[in-house]
Amino acid sequence: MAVFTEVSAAQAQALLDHLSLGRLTSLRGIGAGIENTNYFVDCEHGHYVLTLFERLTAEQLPFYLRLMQHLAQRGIPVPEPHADAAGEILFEVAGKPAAIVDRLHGGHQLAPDAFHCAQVGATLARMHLAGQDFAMHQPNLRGLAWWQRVVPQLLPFLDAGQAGLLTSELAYQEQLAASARYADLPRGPIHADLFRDNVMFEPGEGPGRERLTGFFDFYFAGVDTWLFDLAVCLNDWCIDLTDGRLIEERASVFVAAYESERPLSGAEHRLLPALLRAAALRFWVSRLYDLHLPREASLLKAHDPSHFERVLRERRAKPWHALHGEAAE
Ligand SMILES: Nc1ncnc2c1ncn2[C@@H]1O[C@H](COP(=O)(O)OP(=O)(O)O)[C@@H](O)[C@H]1O
Ligand SMILES: N[C@@H](CCOP(=O)(O)O)C(=O)O
Repeated sequence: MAVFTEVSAAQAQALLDHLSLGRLTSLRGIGAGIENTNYFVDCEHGHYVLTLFERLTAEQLPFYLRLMQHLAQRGIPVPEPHADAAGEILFEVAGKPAAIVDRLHGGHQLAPDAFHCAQVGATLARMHLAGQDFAMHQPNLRGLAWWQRVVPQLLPFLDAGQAGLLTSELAYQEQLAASARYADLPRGPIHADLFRDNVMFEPGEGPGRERLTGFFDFYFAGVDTWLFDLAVCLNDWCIDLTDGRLIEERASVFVAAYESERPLSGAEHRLLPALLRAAALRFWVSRLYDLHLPREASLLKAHDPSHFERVLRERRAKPWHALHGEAAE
């Protein structure tokens, strides 16, 4: 149950009054989620999600919330934080930083096919383009600098084969990050965690034809290469979850849909296999970290790290190019 902090109807109503959203008609805690307290809030003026941030501080939150606002105002389907008369979007509820955002319709698609992947791919590219003029800056806090800091702390928990893999992949990524071809990759605000459970679909016209209604959970967002964001998606949306194998047909559809909105450069095509490895490393490291070095009083339920170890081994053994021929290395 992911209601870590109880919110009373009176507390919710006080926020609704401040935002001129009318009378509260329903307040329901949301069971899913592992980081924050979430409630569905229905009121006279609409349907919203109230989030109380259990980990992120009031200093860190403006980047995420303003990014969501920026994207929503440019037509990207993401929950828009609701502002008060002064334009504020971050409030305090039950002693925690809190925001109220639009509720997306529908549910997750945990068994996606090419049709779902095409929608996510195209929307991802549109989101990247819409974020280009976002003025705030925060690096990807789960990027190379973080891997360099935590990998030494993780090595004692691993067997020799795993430690060798982790060390050699980190060295490969350090070399890549220092290269001119990497420096030339286009970048901007990225979601950085756009897994199947962070996208909503609702039933559409015709059987099985669901429509994407939005991306949410932007709380790992940061400025990084757009290609890294694409690689994170391919490693989740386009794989066989049992063995980490990339399903090439689905991945090709995903990339083609992305390119229908923003064609990849030759350099991006060439570096995709390296970034698929980076994206696998990122989640292997974070899952190892959450398992072996949980933060004090952590609310996190650790995910299985061995999944991303398998994904990383697969990407190293079988580099995948969306394009074959001259663009491939
Ligand atoms: N804007 C939203 N619209 C609709 N449902 C949402 C929205 N935000 C969160 N949810 C629901 O709440 C659940 C938990 O949210 P999530 O952001 O994954 O929590 P956590 O940050 O704790 O992991 C999601 O799986 C989803 O069902
Ligand atoms: N997608 C990450 C975990 C991030 O947690 P979230 O529930 O906030 O998306 C992983 O699978 O390791």
